[in-house]
Amino acid sequence: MQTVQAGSSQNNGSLPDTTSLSNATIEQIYGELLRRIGEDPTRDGLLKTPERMQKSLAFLTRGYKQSATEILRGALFDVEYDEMVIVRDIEFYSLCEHHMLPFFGKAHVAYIPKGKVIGLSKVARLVDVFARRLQVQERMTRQIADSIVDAIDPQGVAVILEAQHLCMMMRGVEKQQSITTTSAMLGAFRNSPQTRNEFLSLIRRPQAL
Ligand SMILES: Nc1nc2c(ncn2[C@@H]2O[C@H](COP(=O)(O)OP(=O)(O)OP(=O)(O)O)[C@@H](O)[C@H]2O)c(=O)[nH]1
Ligand SMILES: [Zn+2]
Repeated sequence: MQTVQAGSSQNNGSLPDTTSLSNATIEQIYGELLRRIGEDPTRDGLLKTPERMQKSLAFLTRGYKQSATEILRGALFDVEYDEMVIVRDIEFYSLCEHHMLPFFGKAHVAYIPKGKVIGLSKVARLVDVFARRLQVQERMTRQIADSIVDAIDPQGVAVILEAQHLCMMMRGVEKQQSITTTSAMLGAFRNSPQTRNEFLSLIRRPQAL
């Protein structure tokens, strides 16, 4: 079993000698991490940092404990409407699975109903369920689209994500202006260029309100 080298006390955030990684708390692991990067986890400013980091990580990855099905339960409505519904400019914050650094931007989500519509706030919540996990942008895009197909079997779904990746900005290639766009076009949005173009032109319009 892998062990982490010792700090002296469990209270100062470092790992005791005999603690194996699998038994260590996340706070202890963060304490050890601080020590390994050359910090002193016992100094005043860092005393509560392992606990703060643990809470922060739990928040940033809370999507693992949520399910799209649960979120949509009770918020699917029978409505006779068969035109496009678009919720655009939904801001999101996620973590890239390669570096665990943030990527963040906007999601644009559209669907054409076939009998059922989704409570509008739930569209934004769906984005967050998948954003608050370790992700690659492409998979997150597809997961949002698939969850809508599963929930209401619409005539079509379109999802576009536009994001900036801090792993490309503050480290690595250090490009500050690049924006990554990913899309998932299903059903009518895939089969009909006219439908797809209508969606694209509506999300490109300057915000009207
Ligand atoms: N396709 C895709 N790639 C991503 C995403 N987030 C981060 N990456 C990329 O994942 C790749 C990991 O490449 P590696 O060569 O293994 O890692 P690295 O040495 O840190 O690479 P650099 O970032 O180029 O320094 C990088 O090219 C990242 O830009 C994402 O959402 N989608
Ligand atoms: Zn990354």
